[in-house]
Amino acid sequence: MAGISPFLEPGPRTRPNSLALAHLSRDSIQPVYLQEGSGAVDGYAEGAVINTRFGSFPHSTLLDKPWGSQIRASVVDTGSRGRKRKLNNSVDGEASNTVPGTPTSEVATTKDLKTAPSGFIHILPPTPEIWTTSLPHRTQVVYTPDYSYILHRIRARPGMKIIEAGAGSGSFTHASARAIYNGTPKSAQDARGKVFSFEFNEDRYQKMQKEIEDHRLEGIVEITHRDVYNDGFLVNGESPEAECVFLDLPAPWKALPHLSRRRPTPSELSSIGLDALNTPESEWKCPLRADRTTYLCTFSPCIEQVTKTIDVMRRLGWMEIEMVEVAHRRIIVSRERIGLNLPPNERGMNQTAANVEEAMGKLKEIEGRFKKFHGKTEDTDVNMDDDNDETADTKHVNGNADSKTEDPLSVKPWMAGRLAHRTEPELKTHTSYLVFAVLPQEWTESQEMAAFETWPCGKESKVIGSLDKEARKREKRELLKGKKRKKESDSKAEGDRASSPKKSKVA
Ligand SMILES: C[S@@+](CC[C@H](N)C(=O)[O-])C[C@H]1O[C@@H](n2cnc3c(N)ncnc32)[C@H](O)[C@@H]1O
Repeated sequence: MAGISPFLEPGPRTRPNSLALAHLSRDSIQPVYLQEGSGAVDGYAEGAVINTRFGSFPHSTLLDKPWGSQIRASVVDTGSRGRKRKLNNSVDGEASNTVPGTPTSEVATTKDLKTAPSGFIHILPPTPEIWTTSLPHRTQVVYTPDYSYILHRIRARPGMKIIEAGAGSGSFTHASARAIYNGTPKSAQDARGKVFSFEFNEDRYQKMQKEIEDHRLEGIVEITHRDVYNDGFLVNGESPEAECVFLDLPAPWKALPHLSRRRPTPSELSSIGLDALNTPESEWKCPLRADRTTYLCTFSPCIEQVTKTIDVMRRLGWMEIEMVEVAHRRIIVSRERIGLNLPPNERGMNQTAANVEEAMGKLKEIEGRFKKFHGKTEDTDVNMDDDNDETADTKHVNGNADSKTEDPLSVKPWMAGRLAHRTEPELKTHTSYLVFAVLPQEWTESQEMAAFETWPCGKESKVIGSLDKEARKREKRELLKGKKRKKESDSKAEGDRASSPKKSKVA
């Protein structure tokens, strides 16, 4: 499939042979590769059809639509599918029509399709965020709250090169591909942003490879089938020259020796409890860009993995090590109306007393009714009073919540009630510990010489300022004394000049 990935440049409308996301409900999104019909598909005269709990949607109704469009369900002939196969298999060679009068080779055009009485979906462009919620799960995935923070911290931006291991279900892969995308490379030498992804499980690797092709991400994502603990991160023997690294592996510390600037020695490795590297000394190359600082993140679900990773990071020269846990919560903000006289069973209505007065009024009302019911009245006056009280209180209750707090006529329905917020109870997020670290750029003798030429140290003609406090005080005193002396000599010279003409006058 040629063309630019719909994840990167979706264009204004849906296109054939491209991925689109059918949004059924907030928690249900179905990926669909839109096909242009040229014959009956799977027994449907309408061509390819997606069947959902909201109805059937022939692809022809989804094509060339502005992204975000609402699509009404269509009436499709689901009943004739089995019949069609039967007819196909019939020996007498009778024409096998799925819909009476419609040959299988013909697809019902959008015009012919009848809109179903109910049911609709929205058609959305693929984005890494929606893909994460709809992708086929092959492993535990990195969710949006985590990967957006990770990509920001590892400084992934257009034109960067990222190493990612393992690829798993490709959730992080899609997000990082969008982050580094700065155009599709025209040739192998065309240096653009790229994701170098590694996956060790054969089946997941194959599926990822297929997904990259289907999503037209070739050239932007390169996946390699590799056990990175043993074989490192070189691609076809060459360094990816990466500036950012993300490791979502069960034992990230085992991959760290392959991300060093120089090859760790066997004794260094054994001191950190790792095996000797497979790569021979002569073939060793650093997979990181030499003239840039490398930003790394590891993603681990348990603290034991974190401590082990940090221990190895420290020994291998990683700096600014920091652990973060993203505790993402969605806060739902709504208006809540409180009062005893509010309509029951309505959203946003809380049928409890709004204040003490309302609660007291309600209690009196109940007590009055109670007394009446049991006929315990000794004094009719009291009863009368109670009844009167009740009426008054009921009025009070009825008027209270709305009259005191808000006037139902003047307050807009969406502004009525108290503003309340609560956190969403069910949230898809895989809480893991994120460890960030930085590996400084390589520093060679020639770089040191070049820096020395620009900023020559030790060749200064005089010392500017002093670090020593006493010396600074002395310098200041000298400076003040100098200024004082100059002032004195200036005023003396002034005095001399003033006195000399007087003398001449006298003379
Ligand atoms: C939790 S999943 C990664 C999920 C991925 N980050 C995502 O967002 O979809 C971890 C993956 O690492 C892979 N893996 C484990 N050990 C590996 C190794 N030594 N080399 C390469 N991949 C490895 C596993 O096969 C698995 O697919």
